[in-house]
Amino acid sequence: MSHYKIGLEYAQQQDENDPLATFRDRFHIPKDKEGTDLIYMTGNSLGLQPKATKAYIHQELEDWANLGVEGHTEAKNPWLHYHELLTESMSNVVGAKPIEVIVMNTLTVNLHLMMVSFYKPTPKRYKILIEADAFPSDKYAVESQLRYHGFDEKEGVVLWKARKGEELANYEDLETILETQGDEIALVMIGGVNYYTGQFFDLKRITQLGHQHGCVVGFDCAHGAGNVALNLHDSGADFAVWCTYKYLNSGPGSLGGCFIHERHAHNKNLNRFTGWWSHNKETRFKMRDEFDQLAGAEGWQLSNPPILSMAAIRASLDMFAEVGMDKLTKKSKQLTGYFEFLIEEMNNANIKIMTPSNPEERGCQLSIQVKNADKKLHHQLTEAGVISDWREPDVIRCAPVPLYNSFQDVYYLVEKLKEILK
Ligand SMILES: Cc1ncc(COP(=O)(O)O)c(C=O)c1O
Ligand SMILES: Nc1ccccc1C(=O)C[C@H](N)C(=O)O
Repeated sequence: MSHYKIGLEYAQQQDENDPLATFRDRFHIPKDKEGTDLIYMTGNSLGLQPKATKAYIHQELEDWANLGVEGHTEAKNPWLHYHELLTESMSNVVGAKPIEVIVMNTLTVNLHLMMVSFYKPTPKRYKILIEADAFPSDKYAVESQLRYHGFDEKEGVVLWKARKGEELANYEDLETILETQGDEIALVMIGGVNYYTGQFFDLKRITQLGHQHGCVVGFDCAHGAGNVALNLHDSGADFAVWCTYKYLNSGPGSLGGCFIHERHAHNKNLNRFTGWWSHNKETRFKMRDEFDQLAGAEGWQLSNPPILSMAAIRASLDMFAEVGMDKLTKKSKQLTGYFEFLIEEMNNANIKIMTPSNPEERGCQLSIQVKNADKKLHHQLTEAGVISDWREPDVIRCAPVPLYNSFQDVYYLVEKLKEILK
């Protein structure tokens, strides 16, 4: 029996009792023409702006204005070491050790850099396994790596597909693929939380399976970072990459994150593309030294990083440090569980939730399939003040984000959906 209840009063009560409710006020919530808050359900695409972000960026603009180049060492937060201010809180968000984590570049760039180090194809073992509904950028990236190494991308990509008539990938099928083709697969690269179905994969299980068959295992955690407890270190994954503009609320196109497991982070013999920011920090500015590889994930950096973008990430991570992933995921399970309950209460035969019903196998997103619907439904929802996301042919993705979405947001979202489908 579910402990959730229907009706507005219940949603109001849940918001009153929510220990994280006050965080909503610390975000800019987009509004309609009348100034009413929109129901924002697309934190899985672009997270909202923390009100504090402006001050964090302003600090760096001021220091740049007043100090010019001296800001590298004299700014309130000296730019030469700025990225270090992000490492510990980012490590906590993704469940890793600080030595394993670096904020740098953008997501697809980091994925390529990780494949430079970890995709080492041989004539016999060169294939890359991805999930069938991988985000297009990930698919294009692995295909181009295959081509770069002189392999045929059609033959080289192995897809982990859902069974006929099902939407979710099944671990038994992964086992079968690895048992039959494991010795040809160099790399298993899976989206930690699938962007389309919202399925949160068991990273540890996949890593163990891949390793048993001699494959390297990496994850794209774009939809996981700041959304679910990734426990990257314990998963044993070789590497992971993610972005910070979704659940980590750091602004469009902001920098990405990268995890390299401790057992590799000091390995100076791995292939890498390097730049002056991969070089020993102590001697970097002597300029004439022979290259001296910096240890840890920091050693994968190439360039001096964009401070303004890092300032936005710091504003967000300071909030994550204040809340902690435990409290956040606890509320998230409540909120998304409530969302699922209300959808099921609609009792509409045309509606099916694709996302796993087990709270351990999903984050906050629910992907809702609406049979016989088309993009008009999405337009109607938008007209009704709901910002959601439409994926062809018939899926609405909604992600109630525990930091700023309320139980009432979810209540009104479902009320509007009912109204439209009537
Ligand atoms: C799973 C996944 N991979 C890749 C991307 C693309 O990332 P970027 O444009 O930051 O490289 C996204 C989001 O846009 C994503 O969700
Ligand atoms: N970065 C973007 C820029 C423009 C439009 C969308 C995005 C997204 O991030 C989409 C996201 N990956 C998603 O799963 O919807």
